[in-house]
Amino acid sequence: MYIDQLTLKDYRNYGELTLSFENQVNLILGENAQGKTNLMEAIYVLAMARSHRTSKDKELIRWDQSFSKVEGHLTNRHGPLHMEVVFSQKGKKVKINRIEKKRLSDYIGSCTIVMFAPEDLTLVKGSPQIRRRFLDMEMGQIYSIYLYYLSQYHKILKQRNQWLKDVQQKKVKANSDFLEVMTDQLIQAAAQVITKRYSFIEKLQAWAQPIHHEISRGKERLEIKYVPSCRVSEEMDLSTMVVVLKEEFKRVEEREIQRGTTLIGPHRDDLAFIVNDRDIQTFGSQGQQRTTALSLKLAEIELIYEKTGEYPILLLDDVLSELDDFRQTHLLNTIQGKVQTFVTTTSVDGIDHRILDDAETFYVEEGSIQRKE
Ligand SMILES: Nc1ncnc2c1ncn2[C@@H]1O[C@H](COP(=O)(O)OP(=O)(O)OP(=O)(O)O)[C@@H](O)[C@H]1O
Repeated sequence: MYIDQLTLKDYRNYGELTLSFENQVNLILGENAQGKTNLMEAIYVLAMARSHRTSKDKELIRWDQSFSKVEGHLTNRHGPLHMEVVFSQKGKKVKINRIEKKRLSDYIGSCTIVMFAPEDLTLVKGSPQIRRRFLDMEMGQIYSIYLYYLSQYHKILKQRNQWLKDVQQKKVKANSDFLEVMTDQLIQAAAQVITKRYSFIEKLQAWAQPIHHEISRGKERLEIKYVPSCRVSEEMDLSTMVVVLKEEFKRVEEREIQRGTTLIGPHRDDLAFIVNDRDIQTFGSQGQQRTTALSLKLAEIELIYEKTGEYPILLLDDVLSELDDFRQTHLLNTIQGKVQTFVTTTSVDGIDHRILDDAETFYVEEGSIQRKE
């Protein structure tokens, strides 16, 4: 998967910008606050139709402008591809080959992407929400059906939470038939989401484990565990999970009415990273967190290739110089000759010369970009 040309219109601090990329590795150099992350974010937005750092699409529109556009000419294994995302005050529109896609799940996945940014280091120690978002974003790219069930789940969850809150505040009367219908619908979507997460984690772990073992110089063994908010487990097939979820929702029903919210389900589940039998959320060192984050990213690259037959685009935002030589060499071995990579940095100090030698360099200054001749 390659981006051949990227065009931005009123995106963050960019007015109009068109860049073409000829090299496999692209180095984006610039001082702080000039627009390096904005450029990486724009590439991410082109693939995912949302930002990796904000859920508020309007923030992406250049100040004092009414709309913003990110457009890309790409090449995938089937040939050329044109993708486009437009944000306006009314919302966003996405197009593939100039044809509008009404459902985001018909858009996401056409261009696969892996981003490694400083925020990823909080994946291990940060809040469960960060880990759920990681799962949802990564899975959404390779399983469009997952996005479908996830959005169904969130739609029903919102209605159910509203109803529970209204009952709690005595705005409506508790009606167990009504609650049961909503809970049944929620469970159907929840079981799909959870079983798909289990199977994704198994595959992710299969790739991440040997990578982690190597990056830790053979000293560590990584396990990735799904931590559900109720008594479901990996061994359950879909129909068993539906039965168990029904029992579990019955068990918490009274508490849910008291609390006015849905207490169990995929929106409350979590992930745990276990290194040498210890949960590193509590015990992990900085180095272990970094190794884990890098292993996961490299595993994703391989998993995407396995699922789609094509390598994703890799965005390394301000993280490369943070990795030691050994980790950089490992990264280089993964990307070399096959993964189009964008690297941002304020300085080339600490970056492996083999990465720099192959790279085309772009300078960013106050929202304008010059190619190094
Ligand atoms: N919607 C927007 N419209 C115009 N400018 C914006 C908008 N959002 C952010 N900016 C500007 O973009 C700049 C930040 O750019 P960016 O986050 O890409 O920095 P950076 O080059 O990656 O720097 P650092 O190395 O510090 O991360 C800031 O000057 C900010 O004011």
